[in-house]
Amino acid sequence: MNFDAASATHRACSTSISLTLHWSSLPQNTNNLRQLHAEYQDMKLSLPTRLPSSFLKRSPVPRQKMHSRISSSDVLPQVSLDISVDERTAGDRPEKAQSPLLTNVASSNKPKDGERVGVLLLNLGGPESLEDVQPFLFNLFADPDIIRLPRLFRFLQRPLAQFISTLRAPKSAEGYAAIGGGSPLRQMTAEQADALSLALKGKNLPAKVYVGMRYWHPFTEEAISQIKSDGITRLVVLPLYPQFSISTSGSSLRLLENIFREDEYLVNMQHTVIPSWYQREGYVQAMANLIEKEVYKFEKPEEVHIFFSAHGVPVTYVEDAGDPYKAEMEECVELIMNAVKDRGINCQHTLAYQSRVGPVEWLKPYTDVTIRELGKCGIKNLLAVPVSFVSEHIETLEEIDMEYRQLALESGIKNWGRVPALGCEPTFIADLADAVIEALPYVGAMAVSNLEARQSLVPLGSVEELLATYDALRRELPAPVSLWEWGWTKSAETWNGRAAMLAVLLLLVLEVTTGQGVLHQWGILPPIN
Ligand SMILES: C=CC1=C(C)c2cc3[nH]c(cc4nc(cc5[nH]c(cc1n2)c(C)c5CCC(=O)O)C(CCC(=O)O)=C4C)c(C)c3C=C
Ligand SMILES: [Fe+2]
Repeated sequence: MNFDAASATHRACSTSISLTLHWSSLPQNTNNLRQLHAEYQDMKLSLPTRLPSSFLKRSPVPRQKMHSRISSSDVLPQVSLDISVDERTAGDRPEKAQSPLLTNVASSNKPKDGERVGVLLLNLGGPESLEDVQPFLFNLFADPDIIRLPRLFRFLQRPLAQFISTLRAPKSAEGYAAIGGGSPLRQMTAEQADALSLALKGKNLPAKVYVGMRYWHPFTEEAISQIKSDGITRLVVLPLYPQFSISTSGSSLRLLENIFREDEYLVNMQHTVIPSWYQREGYVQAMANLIEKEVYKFEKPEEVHIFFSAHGVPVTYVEDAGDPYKAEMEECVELIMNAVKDRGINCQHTLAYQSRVGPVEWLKPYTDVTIRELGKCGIKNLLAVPVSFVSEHIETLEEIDMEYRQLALESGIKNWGRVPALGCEPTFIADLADAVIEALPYVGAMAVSNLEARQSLVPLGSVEELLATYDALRRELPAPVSLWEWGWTKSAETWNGRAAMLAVLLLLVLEVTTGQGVLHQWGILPPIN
């Protein structure tokens, strides 16, 4: 590494020192970066930790390995490293309760001439009409972060997705029909993007905000081609999931990683990722605002049981693949409840997981089981809080508002309420804008992390380093989908599902090896010559 000390410029201001380093060549190996990091330590300048605490505590990747993966950025072209270094000491915590209105772009972070800042919001996407349901489900099940097949069977990913989506479509379509014939996600996310753009402008940061959906329009690829044609030079990637999961933010980031890797413009575009933000004060306060409002709609607010319902994931994601989702969810609920209690509301609360699909075990306790138990325990007032998503969608409008409400009333609960999704709640949008502004100094910063250092308000990382933390080993995850739904008990259903899955895999193998069968007849698989 030829680090030119003379080119280092120090800009001191009241709160931070910004250090600009220029490399005349790429770091050739990880030791160089470690050496650079050690130099920072010697200078008693602490780099902010760029990963959430849950990654550091629970990552299945040994720290040493994580370091070297993070540091091996030789895929990057020649870079200029721009790192803002906070002058607070390593033990300091960043101030927590900052008024959203106080955050403004520091002059050193303002876009310079010719620079264009973009924000890419990542989301799941949803079918806009009933005809969209099957192709939407196909995209979802074709995602290896939703069904990760053993290496030997990877070629079956798309035929299997076709098969499962075709079988599941009628049931899903019923749900979408019940909420007006399509998902409101596109509309709501577009509104959030507009509101964020306005909030950023109000904080002196002109930035264009893009929406990239994982499984439906506007697809991530569409957003990326717009970003390119707009000539964006600095990009902040912000998944609209408060907590990180392999199946949501992880999947979107993997897609981005692939797109970035293959595109010269994007490889050169500086970017940073905000992987999760459930711990941000603004988000937590915004959730507490909504809960407070709904609690006081009950006749006896003190008797309300606050029931957090999060979207589930299969347990193997957490236990085998190191998904931080469960840990982040539990921490998130604790933070929200602390904020609720600070307002003098001393209600009991429970966290449960909904929307399980298929033959494998999902995170427990399950929402339906828990509602029945709460009913049995004599709870009469229940307030449901959807906590894993910031827009209304099929799981809130159909599953919670219709199915779980009905179940609650049948279980003896007399009064039911539901907290709306955050949508464009002003505290929330202002906080997202702050998250973007706080992320700006790290855009383009090379992946040098002081993993032991204090938490930053916005845990940041590049796409590669984030992905490397959870699945260095790329463990195979069992398919979390059920193909059939016969069976009289949950356990029978589980075993039926597993047997069915095995049978389908065998049929597919036979079909692919012999060249004969339904998929060939439908033209899903090409004929064998
Ligand atoms: C944090 C949120 C979500 C996690 C985690 C998640 C994991 C996950 N989902 C499926 C399967 C399906 N999800 C579906 C819809 C859907 N999922 C989320 C969020 C999370 N999913 C949302 C917001 C939506 C609704 C989008 C909309 O259209 O409004 C569906 C389709 C609907 C249905 O048929 O039930 C499926 C299927 C898996 C397998 C999974 C983890 C592995
Ligand atoms: Fe889902």
